[in-house]
Amino acid sequence: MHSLEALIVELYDKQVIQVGSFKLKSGITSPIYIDLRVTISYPSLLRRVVSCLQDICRSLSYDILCGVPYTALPFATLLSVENGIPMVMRRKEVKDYGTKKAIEGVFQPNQVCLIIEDLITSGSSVLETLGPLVKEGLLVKDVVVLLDREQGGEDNLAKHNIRLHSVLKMTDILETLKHSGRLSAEQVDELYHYFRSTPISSSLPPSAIKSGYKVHQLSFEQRLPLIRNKVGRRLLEIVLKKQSNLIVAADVTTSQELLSIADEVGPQICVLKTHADIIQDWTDSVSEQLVHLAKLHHFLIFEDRKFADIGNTVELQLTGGIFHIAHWADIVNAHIIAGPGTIEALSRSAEHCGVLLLAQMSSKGSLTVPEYTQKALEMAKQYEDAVFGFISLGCIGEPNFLYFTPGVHLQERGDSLGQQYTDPETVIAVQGSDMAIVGRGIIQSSDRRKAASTYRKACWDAYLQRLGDDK
Ligand SMILES: O=c1ccn([C@@H]2O[C@H](COP(=O)(O)O)[C@@H](O)[C@H]2O)c(=O)[nH]1
Repeated sequence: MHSLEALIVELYDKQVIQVGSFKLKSGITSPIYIDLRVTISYPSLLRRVVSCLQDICRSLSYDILCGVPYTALPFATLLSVENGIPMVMRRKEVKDYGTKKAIEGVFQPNQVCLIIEDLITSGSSVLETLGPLVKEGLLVKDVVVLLDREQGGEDNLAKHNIRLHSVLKMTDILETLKHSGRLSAEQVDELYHYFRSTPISSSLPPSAIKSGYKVHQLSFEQRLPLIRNKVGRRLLEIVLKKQSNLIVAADVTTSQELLSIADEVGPQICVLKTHADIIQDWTDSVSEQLVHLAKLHHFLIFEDRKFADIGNTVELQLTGGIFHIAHWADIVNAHIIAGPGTIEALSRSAEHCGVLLLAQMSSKGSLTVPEYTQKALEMAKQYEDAVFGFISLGCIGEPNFLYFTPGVHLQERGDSLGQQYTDPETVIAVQGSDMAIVGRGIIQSSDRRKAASTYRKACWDAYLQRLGDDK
């Protein structure tokens, strides 16, 4: 038997390759699953795998190796040790203490880095590793994998000018398992049918790699249990049920208009964002009617009060005055400028309220420099029971927080007072934000229902575009 065929049969016999029904990271069910983590339990098999990778690496020129975490790390380590070529490692989670590095190891900008991966489906895991390497100035031209599932990975890497080299292709595996009698011809036909009918084409657009934002490809289902605040979890339940990550900013000045917007766009949105202090005829009855509409159409209410004072004042602003925000708002937000007292006050007095921190702003000349954004992240971590997300221009942190981006418009690029607009696809698929906040793009439309439906679809499609494959 040819050595690659023998390798495939061994992988099958050692249950690295399994046939059945398996859920992939993308949520898609696959009738075949390949778990190359198992190879670390069989040193001779591991050596064989690495020697096959080595045959390809020999033909390439590079200065440094990087294994995609976690499965490919032992492969890259063995290649590094056997060939005396240094290795770097991408952290899956960047720590908020110590050196806070995304890439561990010693390297120089402009060194050529060869990425080693165990298997590739659409290529999203490789692209997640590519981003931080490129950001550090490393050049990536080639990726070597043991197995190409032939589901779009090669084309998606090519869009980033990266060549894919694979030891095995899914076709080799299916043919060998048939010829060796491990699978029947009918089983193999069914598997071919699956691969023909389930193309996985999702990939991060090249701009996502360069945008500098973290673009998480975990689904909202996967992130739901990571969110500590219960309003944040409730929001994700609504998002998933309505397939809507659209928030409408109802910036109007009369209660009648506010309530009619809530009723018109309610079915399309996950959250209605209010500025109670711009409503000229606010009474408790307005909030009661809003809450009624929120229950009817199944959305949350976010009062965009942007608290920014010392804790004691914030407590009074939240609970008192003529607005009694704490009685009806599900979500409020705060600047971090006054320090943690602001958030402490919100977390104490808003038992049923989730908090968002303003980490970045959409307006021209905003003073939210990277250090400021970082401070917002640090503060959120201290108050994770209350804080479940950020107002930001994209994804700026870990998937246990949600990212809400204002300044979203399908046609305009800005207004005369410094607002800057980005389109939903860029905000969600490229910059990795989760929720798009749309004001005038919808409320100034002559048909708000239709506009809300158009934006809902654009935002949800962008979220689906962002979701990748993997294993
Ligand atoms: O950085 C920020 C923070 C908040 N906003 C608010 O979002 C809406 C945007 O309305 P558009 O009509 O879509 O411009 C508005 O309520 C702002 O107060 C923001 O725009 N930027």
